[in-house]
Amino acid sequence: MTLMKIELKQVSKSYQQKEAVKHFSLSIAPNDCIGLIGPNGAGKTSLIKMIVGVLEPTSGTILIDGEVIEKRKDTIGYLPQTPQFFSWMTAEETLSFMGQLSHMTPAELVREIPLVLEKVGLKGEEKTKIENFSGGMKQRLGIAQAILHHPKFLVMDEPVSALDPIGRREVLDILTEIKKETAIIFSTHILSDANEICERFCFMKQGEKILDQTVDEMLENEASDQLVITYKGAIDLFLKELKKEQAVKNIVVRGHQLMLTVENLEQNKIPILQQLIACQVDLLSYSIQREDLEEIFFKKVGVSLANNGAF
Ligand SMILES: Nc1ncnc2c1ncn2[C@@H]1O[C@H](COP(=O)(O)OP(=O)(O)OP(=O)(O)O)[C@@H](O)[C@H]1O
Repeated sequence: MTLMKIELKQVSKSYQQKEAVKHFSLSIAPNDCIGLIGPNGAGKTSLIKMIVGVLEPTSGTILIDGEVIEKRKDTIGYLPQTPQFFSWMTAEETLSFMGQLSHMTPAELVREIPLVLEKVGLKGEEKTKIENFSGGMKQRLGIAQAILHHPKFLVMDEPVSALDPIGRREVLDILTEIKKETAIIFSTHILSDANEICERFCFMKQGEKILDQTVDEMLENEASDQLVITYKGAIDLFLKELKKEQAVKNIVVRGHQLMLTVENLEQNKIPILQQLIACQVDLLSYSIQREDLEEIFFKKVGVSLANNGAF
């Protein structure tokens, strides 16, 4: 397979007054599997639509092996956030229709459709009408249409977010296989999903790229130790006091756990724990732990993906 390189150079998108994507640059190598991570409204869908050529950038350029996207659309596979199908068509008819739009020949369709249905776990459903498909089956069919023409680059908008845990597992397993032969970028606001298959993360906030590193680099460069406090009962007073502490750089509340990023932790943990006692927090345990990706995201983007309480 010939290798392909995708370059986004200072790509921006504005809708009337709203600047949804701001000067976004990204270089995607042939073997990359990139998780585009951001909270709701970060600009992920707008960026993805520009990458696949559905939406025109307001400014900036997107090049595939040095050529503009229009000339290379057939090398891209695209799974939109909510793939639309004709409910009266069967799985086979749907793929045939989609394949023709990608200029596949009748012989290619006859050869490839059974293979792709098998790949996404829909063997035996060839003649089933889409109206009888579950959400998970539709998502798998969406992936099937995206990879049917053997794209070199697969772009997916929230491929697993709407699925239940079983459907999510199935789709992640399929993507693990596909990524062996295709560069992938996919958006999600669920970091653990991306972490299963992506080696590289791109964090996005309010249209801007905040961080773009491999997972290993992120854990190496961005993670620091944090103070983890497990408690019972109320902590409102303690939280109020913590917010006044200069050394406390970040606070995340998860259930009955508090994760604190603290400057000079060794030295500053003592006054924090003293404050905790003074505020009569019912302490169950405390420990020092390395931040994980979710916490790095929160620290960098300032928004909790999981809607955990945070200040
Ligand atoms: N067609 C449009 N017209 C006007 N504003 C838009 C349009 N599409 C998106 N926006 C705005 O642009 C911003 C980015 O939206 P976008 O859908 O790209 O973000 P997202 O990260 O994909 O969000 P989500 O995770 O909720 O799907 C949002 O503020 C959104 O309201």
